[in-house]
Amino acid sequence: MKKIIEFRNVRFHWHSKNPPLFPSLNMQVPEGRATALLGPNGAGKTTIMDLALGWRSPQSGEVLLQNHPIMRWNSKNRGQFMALVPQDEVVQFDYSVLEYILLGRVPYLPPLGTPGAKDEAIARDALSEAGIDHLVDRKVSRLSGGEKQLVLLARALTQQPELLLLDEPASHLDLQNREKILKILRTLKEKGISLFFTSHDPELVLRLADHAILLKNGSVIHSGPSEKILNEKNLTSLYNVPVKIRTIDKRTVLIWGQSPQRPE
Ligand SMILES: Nc1ncnc2c1ncn2[C@@H]1O[C@H](COP(=O)(O)OP(=O)(O)OP(=O)(O)O)[C@@H](O)[C@H]1O
Repeated sequence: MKKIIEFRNVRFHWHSKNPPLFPSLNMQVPEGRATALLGPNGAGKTTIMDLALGWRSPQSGEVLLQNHPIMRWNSKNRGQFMALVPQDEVVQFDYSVLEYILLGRVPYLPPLGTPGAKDEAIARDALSEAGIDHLVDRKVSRLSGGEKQLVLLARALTQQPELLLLDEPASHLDLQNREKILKILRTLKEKGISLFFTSHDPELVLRLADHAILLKNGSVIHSGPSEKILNEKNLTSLYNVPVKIRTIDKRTVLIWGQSPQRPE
């Protein structure tokens, strides 16, 4: 298995007086696959994304991108190689959707350079890929949560990354848009782009991931091919709630929580 991201004995704390979030985290994300990172709220999934992007540094240990320490990558190469679809983002200026998406071209521009016709064509293609051409002239600050999530995806596609990180990519999306994002992400995977995503949506995970990493109490408790890892026992212990896996209409679905009591 060729790895695209590796965490080696990563120790990370937010405040030195508190116990570390990760005392010694070891984790590998395979290249060319879709890898899901699962864990309860507060387990540290977003922090792992930040560390993988080189936006935060561990107190000790190493984060490697394609076997090279992330901190040795220059920001331009890193920006061309990997992109993030965040859960949400505060937008500082009154950008139109097109202007905002063009920010994805920054790693390809010379210092103080402005995007040209080719960059705009790439941005418009990304808008179409995300199915949001109609939003092109809208103000980002006035979009709905779901519309903005698709815009963040389009911006990441404009970066033309080899590795796409996604933090809860479907959290604001309705059922139709969930189907759409699933299709887009599968197509990216078929093109050989590595995906690393967090999700609390078991359906999305089961239908997209071929590799899974389960995170709890500061360490990886299970990691491997998703069909092996995503079983009732592991998911029950991950979330501390009974989980059952069933097949309905040839689809694998998760049922969680206690069954309702039958009335006497
Ligand atoms: N900037 C920060 N300063 C201090 N603590 C932080 C900061 N950001 C996150 N934390 C803490 O680090 C822990 C992990 O947070 P993180 O957002 O990585 O979890 P998560 O697994 O992504 O959670 P969720 O599923 O709820 O999105 C949490 O306890 C959180 O409160």
